[in-house]
Amino acid sequence: MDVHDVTSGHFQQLANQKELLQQATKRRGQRPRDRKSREETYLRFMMARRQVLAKKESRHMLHTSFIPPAYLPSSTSLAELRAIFIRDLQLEIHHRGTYLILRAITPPYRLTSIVAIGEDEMGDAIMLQLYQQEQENVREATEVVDAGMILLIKEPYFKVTASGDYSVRVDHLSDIVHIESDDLMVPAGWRQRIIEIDRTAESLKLDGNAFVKQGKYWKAIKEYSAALLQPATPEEVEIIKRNRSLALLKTKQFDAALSDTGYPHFGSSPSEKALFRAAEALYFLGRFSESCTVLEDLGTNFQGNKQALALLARARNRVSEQETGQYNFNLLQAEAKGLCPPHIDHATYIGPVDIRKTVKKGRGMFVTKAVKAGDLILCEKAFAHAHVAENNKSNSRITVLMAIDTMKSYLGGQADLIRVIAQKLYRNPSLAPAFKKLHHREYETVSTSSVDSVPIVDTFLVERIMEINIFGCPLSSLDIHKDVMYNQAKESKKWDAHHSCGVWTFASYINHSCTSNARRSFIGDMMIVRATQDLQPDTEVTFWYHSPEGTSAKALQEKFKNWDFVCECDMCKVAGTTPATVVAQREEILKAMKCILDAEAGFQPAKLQHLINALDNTYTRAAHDVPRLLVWDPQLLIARCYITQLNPGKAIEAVGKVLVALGFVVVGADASSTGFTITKWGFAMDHLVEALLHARTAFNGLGKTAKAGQAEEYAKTMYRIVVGEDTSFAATHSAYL
Ligand SMILES: C[S@@+](CC[C@H](N)C(=O)[O-])C[C@H]1O[C@@H](n2cnc3c(N)ncnc32)[C@H](O)[C@@H]1O
Repeated sequence: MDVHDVTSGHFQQLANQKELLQQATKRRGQRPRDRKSREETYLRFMMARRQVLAKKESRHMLHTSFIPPAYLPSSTSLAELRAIFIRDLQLEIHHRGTYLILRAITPPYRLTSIVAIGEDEMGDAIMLQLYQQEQENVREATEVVDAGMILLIKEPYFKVTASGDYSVRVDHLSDIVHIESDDLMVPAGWRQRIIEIDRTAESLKLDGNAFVKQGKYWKAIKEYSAALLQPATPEEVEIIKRNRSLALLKTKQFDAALSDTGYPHFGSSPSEKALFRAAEALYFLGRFSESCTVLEDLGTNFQGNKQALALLARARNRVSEQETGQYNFNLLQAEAKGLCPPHIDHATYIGPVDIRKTVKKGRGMFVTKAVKAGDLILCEKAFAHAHVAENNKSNSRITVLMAIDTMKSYLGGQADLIRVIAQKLYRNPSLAPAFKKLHHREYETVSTSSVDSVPIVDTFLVERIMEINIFGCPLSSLDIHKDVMYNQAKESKKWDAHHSCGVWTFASYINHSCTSNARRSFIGDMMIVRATQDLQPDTEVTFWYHSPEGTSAKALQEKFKNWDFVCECDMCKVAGTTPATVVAQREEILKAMKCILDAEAGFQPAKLQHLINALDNTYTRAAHDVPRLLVWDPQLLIARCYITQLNPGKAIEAVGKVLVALGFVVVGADASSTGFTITKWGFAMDHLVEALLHARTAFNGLGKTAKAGQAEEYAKTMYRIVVGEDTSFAATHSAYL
């Protein structure tokens, strides 16, 4: 969403790739005559593999890869597909209605995809590129494809690669089927002839157990699944499934793990392990209250299970967070700091909002009851989050993915996220509806969600949804705030939006407005959305996709092109109609201000104020309708200056002007006995915390302690809005307090 648009940096590469694709498209339908022999294909691959493995030591590997034009995943049952062979494959064609069985003749290597060579029954060989597979630390490439393994590719896509070779490219996880060597689909010549007499359900289960002990969960699942195909008693089946559920949990296949426990029907004498694993699966699927119910049952039947009690306590905390929006924010901050990736274990709270249709912006989020500035609207756990450490980018291979269709490129975390989401949906189809409902323009995917009991995941749908709904995010808005406040920077340099990013499926319904009434902040992978103004029931909630601060109106509208809209808020409308002469006049005034500020002897506040007043006079609409973003910053310098000069009267006047410039309406920002009140909130900014703390100091200087207390309360509210919480307020601002 607000990730950097990196298209321009890779434009040339994208253009080259597009050109290559156009050349390849001219060969569409051809059966290449220069396809290499099995031996040559093998030798060339092994040489390339050696080179890739040798480079592995280099920490900063940049992998560039291209997302081809979108094509649909196979949604046809295997029974309805017919076999095809490598020699029948036509270039740039998706061979609908067919399947290709390949036996790997090489070990794999990894680039952005997992690559290996496969042969078919006719003895021909071809390169196989498998995309969106887990990273090596999660699942070794050799568990996906390795010499001797047999893979069935549904409706194969045969293409010319960037280097001019030929390959079968698989983008959809559901288009690959692993086939056991004794399966009847396997060519007779490859089929395992010797019937292993000891491959009983029991022996396979024991093999599975041994793999679990070694932490080889994918292998264990394979053994347990094979065991379940052998004759076994209902009791044996139950035990094998229960064991498999553990391996499924470890590989984050929570839907399947839950199903293996028998949930919700555990039988007349439920097993302690089955109950516990069901509760764990429910917990990780975010079904916390169901998890509690199962754990309470477990506690009744099996007392003293410490693990179960600990999980119950966690699940109850999650339910409380979900229901009340009360979080231990100190804990959240500490957890996010201590974890890499910062995926913290907390639940989503959805405040008083619902999703409705808007007139011009598709769906939007609306408050259902009155909300005050600073109130929590959402505290949402990321659906998916990809983290690249801010201070150490080498924790991830840097991947650049370029989509030829949309001419968009994804860098680092953004590129990782496509894989992370595709995997999550494939492993846990029950979580797919919330993601698939998100806005994705006109892209039409297949109507079925599973075939042959396998979930269908359309990688291109994932990419289209991500393109619109991804948010770049810092590890902690608190760090950004501290940086802005104590380095007195206008913007934090720590914000490098394409490092970390995520998708938050609920927050994704929030539309943009430059004059927004909510603001998001982050603690690890939790997004916190708070109201920045008092909102009446039925008000649409909006936040910035890009802050209008420090960006020209034209540049801002340019950024919104990524989302296909033109912002029509009052600020944009006014910016669009401001005469060029006025824009030039403002630039002249800003230049004059810079001269004053650059003067070595320090600046004269009165002179600067004179220029600020001139700048103010170039605006025609009232600031509370259309905030004056050029004015607040120099005005804050003046406030700081008067605070240092111990001139509280002038300081509070300057703070009042900062607030007014940002669209606030305030009463009592002076030495009078009228209470200090914000009657309308304006732009929410980190620096307003400082401004309001200066107000507090100034009021104290004037002996107005009640007004000082109110200013501090407002500073705390603004802090809560920009940081997400206010439990760290005193520690952060001890210098001011
Ligand atoms: C993250 S989605 C927001 C939810 C979306 N409106 C929906 O129906 O799912 C972003 C998309 O919402 C629409 N949108 C957001 N802000 C808008 C605005 N200020 N004006 C017009 N359309 C907007 C654009 O279509 C944009 O691509």
